[in-house]
Amino acid sequence: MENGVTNVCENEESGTVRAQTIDELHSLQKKKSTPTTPDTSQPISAHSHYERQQQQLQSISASLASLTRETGPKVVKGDPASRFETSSLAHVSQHRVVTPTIAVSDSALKFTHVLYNLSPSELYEQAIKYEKGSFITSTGALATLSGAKTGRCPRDKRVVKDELTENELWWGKGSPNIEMDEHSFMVNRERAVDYLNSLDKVFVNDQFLNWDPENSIKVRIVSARAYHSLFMHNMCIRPTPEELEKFGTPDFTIYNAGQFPCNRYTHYMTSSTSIDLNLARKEMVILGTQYAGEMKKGLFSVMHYLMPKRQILSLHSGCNMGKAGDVALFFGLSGTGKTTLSTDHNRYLIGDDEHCWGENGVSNIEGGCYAKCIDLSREKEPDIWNAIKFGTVLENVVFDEHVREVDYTDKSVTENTRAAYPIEYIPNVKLPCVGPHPKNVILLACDAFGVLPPVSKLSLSQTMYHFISGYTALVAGTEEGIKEPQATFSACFGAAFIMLHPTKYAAMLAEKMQTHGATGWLVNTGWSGGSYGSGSRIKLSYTRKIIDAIHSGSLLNAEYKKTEIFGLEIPTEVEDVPSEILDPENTWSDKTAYNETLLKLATLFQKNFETFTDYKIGDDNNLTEEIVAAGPIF
Ligand SMILES: Nc1ncnc2c1ncn2[C@@H]1O[C@H](COP(=O)(O)OP(=O)(O)O)[C@@H](O)[C@H]1O
Ligand SMILES: C=C(OP(=O)(O)O)C(=O)O
Ligand SMILES: [Ca+2]
Ligand SMILES: [Mn+2]
Repeated sequence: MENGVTNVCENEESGTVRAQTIDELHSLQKKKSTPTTPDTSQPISAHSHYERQQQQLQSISASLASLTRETGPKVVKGDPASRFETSSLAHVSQHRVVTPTIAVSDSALKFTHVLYNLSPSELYEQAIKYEKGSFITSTGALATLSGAKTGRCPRDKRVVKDELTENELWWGKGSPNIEMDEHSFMVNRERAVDYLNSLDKVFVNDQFLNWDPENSIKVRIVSARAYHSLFMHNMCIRPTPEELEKFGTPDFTIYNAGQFPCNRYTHYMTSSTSIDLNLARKEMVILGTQYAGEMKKGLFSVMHYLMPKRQILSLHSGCNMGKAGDVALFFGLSGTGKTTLSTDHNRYLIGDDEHCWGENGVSNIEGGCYAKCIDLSREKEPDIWNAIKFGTVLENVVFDEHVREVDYTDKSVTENTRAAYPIEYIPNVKLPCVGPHPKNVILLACDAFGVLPPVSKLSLSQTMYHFISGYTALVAGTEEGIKEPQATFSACFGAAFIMLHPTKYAAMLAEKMQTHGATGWLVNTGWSGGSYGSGSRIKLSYTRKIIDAIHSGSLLNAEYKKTEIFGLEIPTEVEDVPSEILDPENTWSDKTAYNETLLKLATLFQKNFETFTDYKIGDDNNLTEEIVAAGPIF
């Protein structure tokens, strides 16, 4: 360089590549990675390593086995498009079913290539190469489309009713569990497995759920899209290489054949979409929807069944912890603020959506967050904004075709745009994602009627009343002409995911809140100064101040007054929040309209609660009576 001469080809050693052929050059680029390292507790031997590979492939072959034909598929690891990788990893495995062999079919001659627990980088490459609509955005996130479905399809969710589940689960009016029989499940399972085996390759994720090590569940997700594999990589707990080595047989398996429809000639099918849960077989089948949230929320349903059996309460809530170790839960239906408010720069994030409350405290079920992105702004939600980087899946967003900058205000594809990122993308995450018993239980309602106070302190029976009611009212999208808010009541703030009767979860929550002295709060993150159309949404900065006052304990001892009809205790002052908004009546210019709307909402609450008054909550009849009395009175 000194003489202005560049050092290109200056000497043999640094200037020439150490390869004789192009293939050899390419083989030099990739170094053997750790995920296949042997169990450290045992001496390293090529033989045991090979055996473990075989066991793993056999387990995958068993998962993908057709139950009506000769055997499981011939499973081979690696991308069929990559000659080099396939030949080096060609441990073929076939799962033998003990039933007599029928006849060899073409499907039995074929190989199923498995892309097993790929890294985000590998999944990016797969998505970009093979999945239309996959792009890298300017911040490095993977933008993708979920296809025709951009939200969950609760009406297409089926649960197998057998001798066990018939008595155990909640069926009938209000229940999310729409029945199907074992046979129809098997028809759909076979359809999904056949579809997956017909593909060039499938993705397999082996991961965990629940950060409480004593109650964690091993899950396997078999899917057809890199998008689905990356989504679950982000959302479930990622195993270490050592944990993966010892993974063994999964406790639960999802077959996601979302691009392929179900068959309407199959009994119980009412559309081309079917999400089928079989608790006895520990399997879920997805047909006719590629919306990735079905997998996340499907597994949540499974936890809502398994955990209460162990006296652990499963919660559709966000959760965070203060510097002093004070834990808060944030319950609420979709869009009410669980993710936004649990992601708080001054507190440790435990999780944004699904938790367990057991003997030792709380634990997150997931390993990632799933944030709404519509109108996302760097100023209002900096931590979520910064989490949208390499590795994050961005669903259904619109971006500039050249610079690939995302326009978060654009609803062209859907209003339900989403970002799925590993939880450690939030800087102040609490790892492992567990915490002590909650001190505050915050019920979020986005009240588009604009009559619920921004914050109320609840008695235990009021907490139960509002928990069982599970109210929110949103405006149905942005369609023209929709002026009326749509009231939704969803028991336990997650009726779509619960498996047992709501009162079972409510009784557990009451017992835990009582034992650990937690305080209940109702926070309206919705409208103020009128209903949707005339009023406006409560400023996020005000809601954050209210939440701060709950966390700090200052609101617990504030001065309160009781509201009419709902009988809610509302504070007269909250630091840095204008006092006049604390009583919604003050914010409405038309007092008659306010009273009419309040009465209307109270009537909706009362009507919704009718179905629950026949049930006993806990061992004590008194509690049931108190809960019923904690609703609106007029
Ligand atoms: N006052 C408020 N409190 C909470 N969220 C608000 C408020 N005003 C607007 N929002 C917006 O509402 C949405 C809440 O969604 P999110 O936190 O993802 O809900 P969830 O996790 O419960 O589904 C976010 O887009 C957030 O920016
Ligand atoms: C993924 C979901 O969660 P939430 O909207 O509560 O964040 C959902 O309900 O589909
Ligand atoms: Ca959320
Ligand atoms: Mn949620």
